[in-house]
Amino acid sequence: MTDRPNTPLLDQINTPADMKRLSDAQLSQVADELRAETISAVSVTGGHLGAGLGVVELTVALHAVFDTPRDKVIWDVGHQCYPHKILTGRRDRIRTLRQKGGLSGFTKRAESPYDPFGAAHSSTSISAALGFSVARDLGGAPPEGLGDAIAVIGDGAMSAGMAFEALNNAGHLKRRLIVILNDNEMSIAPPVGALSSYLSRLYAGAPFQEFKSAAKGAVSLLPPPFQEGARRAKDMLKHLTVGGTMFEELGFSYLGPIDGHDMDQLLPVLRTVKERATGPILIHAITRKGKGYAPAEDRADKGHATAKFDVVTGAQKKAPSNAPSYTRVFADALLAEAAADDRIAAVTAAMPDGTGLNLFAERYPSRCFDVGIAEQHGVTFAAGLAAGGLKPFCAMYSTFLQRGYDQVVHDVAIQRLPVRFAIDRAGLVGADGPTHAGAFDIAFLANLPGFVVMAAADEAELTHMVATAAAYDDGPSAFRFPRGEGVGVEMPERGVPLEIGKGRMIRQGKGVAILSFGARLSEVEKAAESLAARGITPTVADARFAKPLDRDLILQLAADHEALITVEEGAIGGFGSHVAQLLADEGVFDRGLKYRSMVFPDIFIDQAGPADMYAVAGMNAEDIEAKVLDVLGVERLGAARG
Ligand SMILES: Cc1ncc(C[n+]2csc(CCOP(=O)(O)OP(=O)(O)O)c2C)c(N)n1
Ligand SMILES: CC(=O)[C@@H](O)[C@H](O)COP(=O)(O)O
Ligand SMILES: [Mg+2]
Repeated sequence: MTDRPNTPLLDQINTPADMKRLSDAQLSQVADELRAETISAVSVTGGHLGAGLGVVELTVALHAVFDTPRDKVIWDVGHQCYPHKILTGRRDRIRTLRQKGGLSGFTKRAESPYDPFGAAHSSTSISAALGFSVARDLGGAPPEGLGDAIAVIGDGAMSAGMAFEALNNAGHLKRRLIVILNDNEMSIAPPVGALSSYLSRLYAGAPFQEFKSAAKGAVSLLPPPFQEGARRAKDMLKHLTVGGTMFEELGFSYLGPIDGHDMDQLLPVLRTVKERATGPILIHAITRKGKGYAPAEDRADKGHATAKFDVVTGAQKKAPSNAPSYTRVFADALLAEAAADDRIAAVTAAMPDGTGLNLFAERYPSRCFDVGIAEQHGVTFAAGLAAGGLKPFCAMYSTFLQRGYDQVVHDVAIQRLPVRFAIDRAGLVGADGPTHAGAFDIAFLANLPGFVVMAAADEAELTHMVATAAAYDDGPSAFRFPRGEGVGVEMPERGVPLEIGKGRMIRQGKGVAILSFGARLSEVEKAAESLAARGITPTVADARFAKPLDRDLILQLAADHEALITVEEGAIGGFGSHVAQLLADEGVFDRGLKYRSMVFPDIFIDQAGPADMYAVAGMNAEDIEAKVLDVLGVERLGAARG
């Protein structure tokens, strides 16, 4: 049981309007209570903790100063939005975060008018806020109109190309737009890159206490008490850097750095900006990820994401695992390949731990590249490595690879460059919900000429696919695997390259054939076991490849069976569509084959446990069993009894 914290002031806040009557001292107290409530809530749900704790004061100050929801606060990524949800009418549901039927772990327009823009992928906030600013100026959302647009973006997210595209456009359009750079010197891992070093230099030489008197130009921006020279205000003025930053060169006013945990700095600065800003302005706030909760602050990832935990000790409550994670299996297999081939290199876009490349970086630091949150660049950089004669493995989550799609097409596929895409988090991922589902990669890769597209049915298969990709040098290749643990199969010593475009037979049966592509195979096998008890013995095969298809296997299955069912963990337009195209081209349907393709339904599936999400998708063992019965025209047991 987790005790709820004592939160007398927070208890009085149902919406941000309730904060308008509070004094600055009371707002500081609200921040303390909000922090305690956030920790308590995440201790029972798990989720993204560190980022939210780092913006508690900022969240309170923004809602106290601005008039949300008329003013639009747009949280970049949205993983730091739990305190915002607590203050914006969702406190009663905050302990349902990321659960089935509960609150999303990110901002979501459908959830609240206080979430003006949904997110979960990074670096979209400035573009969206600029859109709101222009819509406001052009009279959007009558009759009440729109207010200010405020993007809150982290230092990690700021490293992405998209953020710079937005700064570039905003500096040109010169609309009133507020960007708050929430700089905690952390991404998920410590941030890398020249921008990160630049941001550090902006304040490293001049900590808040000892700023040089460079603030003259900002005096007019500050409210009267500041101009009158209150001691604290004077200190702050001395600390403000004005002129000469990269942001100013891009057309923004730059205000900062300020201490993003000090309400006595945040409140006056935000009030002043609200009152006086004309064009685009960037406020540089320095914060600490995990702020105020030692177990988070002390962790290497600053409590970025956590399982449920004990509030007092910080100890996480993780279920024991029975098999290695797919990510770990990938990392080990890649290390084995890299030991034998020094041309193998690896690329991650700010996800070294999530992709397992942290292990590669430890062993082969000179061959491992964390490019920051920069999937587009990461893909083309890998293409360059391949063109230069290396064997790059570009390790990305399926969902984040979406951002680099043109690069996959234009820079990799058209040039037939042998970039190996290691696609983690393929399929439905659970608590992160629809924004993070790896739903589309089969469709968007298998339609590219010359691509080899594989999916691992289990962790041993993954090892073989890593070896296959390492050996295959004739063009681009990809192998996909799900989030979480493998199925516990026996592991080979080392991966053995597979024959390109060849599947494997799992069990020979009759009547109906199920052709699985990827990790649904274990569910297919469960369905086959259950069907066997009723005297139905499906043939089961593992396609291994969506491209090139194993034509011989597929046509043989079609010839030998009354019905063929394909199963894959992906959206419409993927493996099943390619099989259907082959069958159509070969005239197999003309000869009467019954064909079904089990893919994700044409909806975005809300967060829940993976099994529940697959239940919604209709792709668990019982659904596969039902599909077999349906295609064979056999009544279900329950229905027959009824
Ligand atoms: C396009 C994209 N790539 C990768 C991620 C994974 N990701 C989520 S949060 C995060 C780090 C963000 O760092 P920062 O913006 O500094 O926010 P902080 O967590 O430090 O508050 C990353 C890499 C993502 N959400 N979107
Ligand atoms: C917010 C974000 O995009 C990441 O933190 C993501 O939630 C990580 O997912 P995994 O837990 O699957 O690594
Ligand atoms: Mg950060």
